[in-house]
Amino acid sequence: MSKFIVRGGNKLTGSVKVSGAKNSVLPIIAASLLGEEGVSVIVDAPPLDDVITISKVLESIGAGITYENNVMRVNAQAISSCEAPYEWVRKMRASFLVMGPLLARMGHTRISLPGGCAIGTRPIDQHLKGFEALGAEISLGQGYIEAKINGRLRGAKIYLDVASVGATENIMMAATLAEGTTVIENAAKEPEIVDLANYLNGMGAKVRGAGTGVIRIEGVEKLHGTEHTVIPDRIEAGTFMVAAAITGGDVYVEGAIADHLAPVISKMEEMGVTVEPDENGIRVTANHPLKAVDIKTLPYPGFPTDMQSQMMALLLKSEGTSVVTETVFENRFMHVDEFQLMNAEIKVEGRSAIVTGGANLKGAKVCATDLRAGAALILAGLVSEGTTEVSGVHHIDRGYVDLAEKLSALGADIWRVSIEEKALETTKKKMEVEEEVPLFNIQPTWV
Ligand SMILES: CC(=O)N[C@H]1[C@@H](OP(=O)(O)OP(=O)(O)OC[C@H]2O[C@@H](n3ccc(=O)[nH]c3=O)[C@H](O)[C@@H]2O)O[C@H](CO)[C@@H](O)[C@@H]1O
Ligand SMILES: C=C(OP(=O)(O)O)C(=O)O
Repeated sequence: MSKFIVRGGNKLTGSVKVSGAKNSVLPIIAASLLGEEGVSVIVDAPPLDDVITISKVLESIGAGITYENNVMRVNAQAISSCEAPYEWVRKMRASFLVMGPLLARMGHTRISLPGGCAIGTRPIDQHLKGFEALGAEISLGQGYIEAKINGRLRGAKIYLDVASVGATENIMMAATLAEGTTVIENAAKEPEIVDLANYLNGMGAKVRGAGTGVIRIEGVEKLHGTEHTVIPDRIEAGTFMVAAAITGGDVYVEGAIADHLAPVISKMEEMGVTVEPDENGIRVTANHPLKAVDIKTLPYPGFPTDMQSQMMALLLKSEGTSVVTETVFENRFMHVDEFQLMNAEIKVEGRSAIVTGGANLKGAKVCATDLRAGAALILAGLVSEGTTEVSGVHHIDRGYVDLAEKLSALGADIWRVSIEEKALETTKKKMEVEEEVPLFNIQPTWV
């Protein structure tokens, strides 16, 4: 168990490189199961806990995986099982993304029900509606979902009631091997959908229209391995952009794609942040005070829910009152209680949070209640008086590669300690007081 320790007050400057996108690489690894011939090579696969989890799911199904220097090789030629057990799906909801590929490839699949998670109930009805339309017979029992087909999946027209990212991906993957054409209407338009479609097409699939609301998939007989480079993580990039802005710094976010971040850039510019994209990344500079703005999360190309908590941290340091409205997930304001421990003034009214700017944030012991909440607390810690301790680090490890190291290289006073080290530090500090001899200087664990 670890904690991040942040001492506020430093302006961030320099350049930081964005890793491959978590939300692209997870469906792409799942899609590798469709490769009946050859090996898939996935470049820029970020070393995240979620990536390890999905690899374990694939290995448990019989795929061969190697992972070195951020390059993952998946050999799914001889997969033998069609089951994703509870132990992995419980760890990460995105494990459910193996259902579409397994159904298409094996004609049968049994996956543990993903259940809800901290940010919302997150039903899977749209995934199942899609599989049923493609001809699968679905049954539920003992915490598992089973899907079977007689022969081959059949192309169909599927209208999604909500433009779900996961359902669009799962159905798109299943439909690549269906007989005939599938049309997904009200499809999600996120850049990660386009990345997955490009990967599938590299495997020999025929997917058109990804990135628009209507995706057409013409089924093929067989898919093969391919080589693909994962797009940069727009949420990690956005998090570093906020880190630059909140500290009044000057940071070049290398690899960030401005087009993927349009709503984040617009809101930051409205606040008075200077954002200068070029072909290799985005430079962010800010002079305080910044202006308060209202934010409403929406499916892409709207403002991403995965950037809501980080922007709330920035709004706490702006001048005026902002209203942040979360429309994607019903319970994504858990960071508010933690911000309040840091002296923030925020009131939640239904799906909106009223944020009072100009906060004099103070370091506190806080807990990352989910992945992005954890990032937001670290951002707030960068501009808080004193020291902030962020626990619940396992959430942050799901989606950020070397977050403390990257921030530290930009000049932040942040490091990670294991709880055991922390206990040791406390003991030594106590001894220091008793003996009046400086004994111990805690070091970051990566040194
Ligand atoms: C691994 C991954 O890519 N995760 C992202 C993905 O999650 P995920 O794919 O789970 O998110 P969805 O787009 O499916 O969910 C959006 C909304 O649709 C609802 N819904 C979804 C499916 C369904 O069958 N029925 C239904 O009602 C959900 O409860 C939620 O309220 O998109 C989210 C929304 O941008 C992001 O926050 C997550 O980071
Ligand atoms: C909610 C997120 O991810 P997941 O869908 O994997 O839980 C996220 O990346 O912020």
